[in-house]
This record gives sequence, C-alpha cells and structure tokens, in this order.
Amino acid sequence: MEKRGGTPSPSPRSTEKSGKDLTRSGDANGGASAGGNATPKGDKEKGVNVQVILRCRPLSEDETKGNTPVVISCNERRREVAATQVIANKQIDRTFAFDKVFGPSSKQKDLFEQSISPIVHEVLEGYNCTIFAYGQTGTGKTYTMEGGGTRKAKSGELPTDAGVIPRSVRQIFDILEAQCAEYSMKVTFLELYNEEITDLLAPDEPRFPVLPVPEDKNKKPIALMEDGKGGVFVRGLEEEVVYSAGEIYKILDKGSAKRRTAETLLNKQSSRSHSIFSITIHIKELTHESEEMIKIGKLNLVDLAGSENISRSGARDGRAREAGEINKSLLTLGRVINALVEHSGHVPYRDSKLTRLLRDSLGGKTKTCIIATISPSVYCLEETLSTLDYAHRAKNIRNKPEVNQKMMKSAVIKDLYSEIDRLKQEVFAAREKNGIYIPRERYLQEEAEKKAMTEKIEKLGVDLEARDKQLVELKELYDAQMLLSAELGEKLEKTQKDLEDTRHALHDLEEKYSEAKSTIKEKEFVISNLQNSEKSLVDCAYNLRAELENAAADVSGLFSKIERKDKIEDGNRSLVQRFRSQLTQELDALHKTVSTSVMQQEDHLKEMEDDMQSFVSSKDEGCTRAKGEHTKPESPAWFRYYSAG
Ligand SMILES: Nc1ncnc2c1ncn2[C@@H]1O[C@H](COP(=O)(O)OP(=O)(O)OP(=O)(O)O)[C@@H](O)[C@H]1O
Repeated sequence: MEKRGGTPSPSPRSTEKSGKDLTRSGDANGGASAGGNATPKGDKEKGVNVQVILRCRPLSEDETKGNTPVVISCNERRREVAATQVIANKQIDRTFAFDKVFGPSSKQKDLFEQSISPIVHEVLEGYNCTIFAYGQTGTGKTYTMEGGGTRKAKSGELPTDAGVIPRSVRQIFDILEAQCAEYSMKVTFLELYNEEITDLLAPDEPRFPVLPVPEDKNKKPIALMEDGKGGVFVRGLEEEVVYSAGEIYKILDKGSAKRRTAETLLNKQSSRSHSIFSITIHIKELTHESEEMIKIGKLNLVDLAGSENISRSGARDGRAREAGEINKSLLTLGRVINALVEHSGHVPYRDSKLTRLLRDSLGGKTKTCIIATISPSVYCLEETLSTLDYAHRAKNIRNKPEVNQKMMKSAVIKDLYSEIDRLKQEVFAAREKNGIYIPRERYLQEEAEKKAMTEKIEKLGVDLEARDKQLVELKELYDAQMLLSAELGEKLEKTQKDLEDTRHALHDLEEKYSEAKSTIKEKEFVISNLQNSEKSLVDCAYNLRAELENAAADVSGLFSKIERKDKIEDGNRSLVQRFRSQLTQELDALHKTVSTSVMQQEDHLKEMEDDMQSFVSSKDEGCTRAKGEHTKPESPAWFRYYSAG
C-alpha cells in the first residue's frame, strides 16, 4: 500500500499528523490510567484522558465469499489504524492512533485481559468505571460487549467468544472470592430507545397500570429524575441482587432477549437502541480502628446503537422518528464530546437522555473507556472514517476520577432499614387495600399530567441551570470586576506614592542641579586656568623642543665624533698591533742578532782570553825571566778592564 503522508486529509480534524500528535498527549495520561490499578498522582487535578480502544472485526463469511476489498489495516504494536481511500484516482492513507488497537484476528480474551481487566480492578478499588462500545451497525459492538452466540460455558469455563460483560462479571467474582471478601452486588439493565428508558429487568407483567406504549406493551417507559446533587437516577429501575456469575449471565440473557431491534436495509439484527448494564458492588472493609466500612464500586457497560446515519441505514416512514431519536442521542453524545474537547463553557448533557445518563462518564469522576468498532470492508469506509474521527476526538476528553467515598456500615444498614420500611408499607398497603385507589382513566390522566409536570420541571430545571450558569457567570464577572477595581485601587495608591516619591526626587534633583551649576562654574574657572597653564606649558614645550633639537644635533655630532674617534682608535689599535708584531719580529731578530753577537763576542772573548792567556803566560814567562833580572812592570789598562770584568 502506498503511503502518502503529505497528501492533505479530506478531514481537517484527522490528518495523519494531528492524529499522531493527539495520540501522544492521550498516551501520557490515558494509557497510564488504563494500564494499571494505581492512579497516578495529580490525576485529581489534571484529569485522566478517556481511554479509546479500536477494534476491527474480520470480514464476514459473505463478505469473504464476495471478495469484498479490505481498506483497513491495523498495526497493533504501533497502536495505529490506517484507512485507504481512493479520491480522484489517488490513493490516500489516513492513519489514526489509539490507546490500543485490536485487529481482525484479535481474540476476546486478549482484548479483555489487555484493556478491560485493569478497569475491573479499579471498580473493585472503589471507582466508578464505564466501558462503552461505539460503532456502525454490524461492526461487533454486541459481539465485543456480550460475545458470540455461545454464552453457555462448558465445565464452568467461559466460552472463547465470551465478551467484555461476562468476562468482567467472572473476574469480579473470582477476585472477591479469592479475597474472601464480604460483599453484596446488584445489577441493573436498561435500554434507551426513542429517548425512552425501558427497564430490561422489570417483570413482564406490570405491577401498576401504565401508559400504553404502542411499540411494545411488555415494557414500561420509566423516567429519568434529577437527584438534586447534579446527577440523575432512573425512577423505579429494578435492581437485582446477585450472588453468582451464573445469575448475572441469566439476567443478561433475559435482558438481551428483550432488547429492541429493528429491521433496516443494512442488517436484519441491527440494534437501534442503546443499552446500559450496570453492576454495583458493596465491599466490606475493616479500618485500622476495626471499624466496618463499605467500599462502593460501579461498572457501567454500555452498548450503543449503530452510529450510521439515517439515510444510509434506510430508516424510513415509521422508523424515521426512531432513527431521529437515536441520532439525537448519538448526535448529542458527539456534541458533548466536542464541547468537552474544545473546553467550551456549555456542555449540552441535558439535550439527550443518553448524555444525561452518561454525564459522569464524560468529563466527570468516572473512569471511562470507549471501544470503537469498525468493519474492514470498503463498503463501510465512509462510516468507518466517521467512527475513527469520532473516537479519535473522544481521546481528548479528560475525566477526573475519584474513588467513591466509603460509607460506614452502620449508615448503610440504616439506609437499608428505611428502604425495608418503605417497601413494607407498600406491601402492607397493597395487601390491606388501604392504599389510594383511583379509576384507571383518572390514573392515566394523572400519569399524563405527571409526565407533563415532570417535563415541565425538567424544562424549568434546564432554565434554572441556565440561570444558575448565568448567575455564576455574572458572579464571576462581578468578582472579576471587584478584583479589577481592587487591583486598580492598589495601582492608584501605588501611583500616588510613586508621584510623591517622584516629587521628592525632583526636588532633590533641582538642588543637585543648582549645586552642579556652581560646581560647573568653578570647574569652568579651573579649566580656563588650566588652559592658560597649558598654553604656557606648550610654549615651554616648544622651547624645550628647540633645545632638545639642538642637544640632539650636538649629541649626533658627539656621536659622529665618537665614531670617528672609534675609527681612529681602531686604526691605532691595528697600528699598535702591527707595530707590536713588527716589534716582536724585530726584537726576535734583535735577540737573535744579540745572542749571535753575544756568542760571537763570547767566542771572540774566548779567543781573546785564550790569546790573553797565551800572551799572559808568555809575558809571565818573560816577567819571571825579567824579574829575575829587573823589577816587575805596571799592567796595561786593557788588562785591568778584562781582569775586573
Ligand atoms: N471481532 C469479531 N470476530 C468475529 N466475529 C465478529 C467480530 N465482531 C463482530 N463479529 C460478528 O459480526 C456480526 C455483527 O456483530 P454485532 O452484532 O456484534 O454488531 P453490532 O455492532 O453490535 O451491531 P448492532 O449495532 O446491530 O448491534 C456478528 O455475527 C458477530 O458475530
């Protein structure tokens, strides 16, 4: 199947995107509430989304034989349902996400265990819970709620096709028996048809003469009354006390058999009435102080009439009013859902009996689960899409579930005693014939008058409620105005204070201004002095600069002199160096010359000495010879010099 996420959805409310977005928000709360027994903290303030489950039935045998095209695909893991539409030769997939999705092959057991079982636990915790099935005729509402044809269980076990109601009943009894709880249970079963309520548990023979009902003489229409606490109750509704699951199954069989069905072109078994089966459980509990308390839980199981529109269902003539009235209830249900989702001030609960009866389940203190049923067939696509849109919107309703207040056992017993007294009196009056007896015509007339009165009272009630609402709105407006004027008064006071502060601040500022002015004058004087000093400083600076320039010229002259001197010194140094090396060389040469000459001298001297020696010795010899002959002569000067040296 081709997916065209970008293709605009024909319905602005359920584009693929919005569908997914809404799911996430719903998931956060709704999913949590249905998934377990514990109620998350903060539920009371924020509320819990109505849990919406989608179930698609399989194709029927006839549909399979006729090769009916399937246009619905369910993704249970992703909790999504996709409907394929072909518009102007283009295939468009619309995807809707729900809290849980059960495809065509889903089993009754799975649906119950995954989605309904936690709700049953909550009923036993003392909550009021409502489960209702919504969908087109023939999509499996009754199958889901009551089950298939085989209600009878083999060997005490429930049949595999047993629906939500028998499974809930069985679970309630199983839990209570496992807990060895002390409890009492009563059930009611009513049908809403043409905006008239019929008690499906009432005995067939009427106890009192009643207004003739043309369609079915065996059922008596009964009235819906205000209980004075904002709720409603069905006057005279039979409450059957039950002690076992088996008893409930019998009651269900009896009631279901009575359910009014009407033939339509679509489905011969088409149910055109709404039914509400309620189980109320009182469970005894002991407080820490060993006080006996009664915990009360209530489970409403609602099977709505087919949601298809009148023209499609083919209802005509005699059935027109019937269809209209059924639609009135369903349309009002839709309007109530819209009003709750859009948070509009007025929620039209009072516009139909169905919404009056379900008031607490839609935006009230009850925990609610809607099972939307659809067919996979292409021929039901229009209704399927409308169911998907409807159910998807309902996901955004927020209820504020509250556990029913526990009652002290003594108070319950007291209530029961007064009920017994009342019944006793009725029985006594009937037996003794000391009640009030009137002719049948008068009774019928009075009943008609009573009915008219009731309607009038109801109308007045509506008016009163509207006025109350108006009053509340006016009061709110008045309160808002008072609040506003108080706020304005406070603001005025604050503004006056601010003004006073501003005045003081202004005065301070003026003082500071005059101070600043004189400071400025002083500063101006100082500045002019400074400017003069600056001027003379500038002149000095010019002079200094000229001197500095001269000095700089001197310095540069000096530097060039030094440079020159350095050069000369360098020259001198090299001259000295050269001179030194020359000198060294010359000295070396001199030294060599001297040493050579010394050696020559020495040799010469030696020669001379030798000569002298030989001379002296020759002379000595002469002298000695002479001495002998004459006196000794004086030594010559050269001889004295060498002898001394
Ligand atoms: N999930 C399912 N599995 C098998 N069969 C189903 C399923 N859902 C419905 N059916 C069968 O489809 C048929 C129509 O179902 P059902 O009577 O429950 O529809 P409905 O929505 O209650 O119709 P109505 O509005 O007329 O009461 C029945 O024969 C039922 O057994």
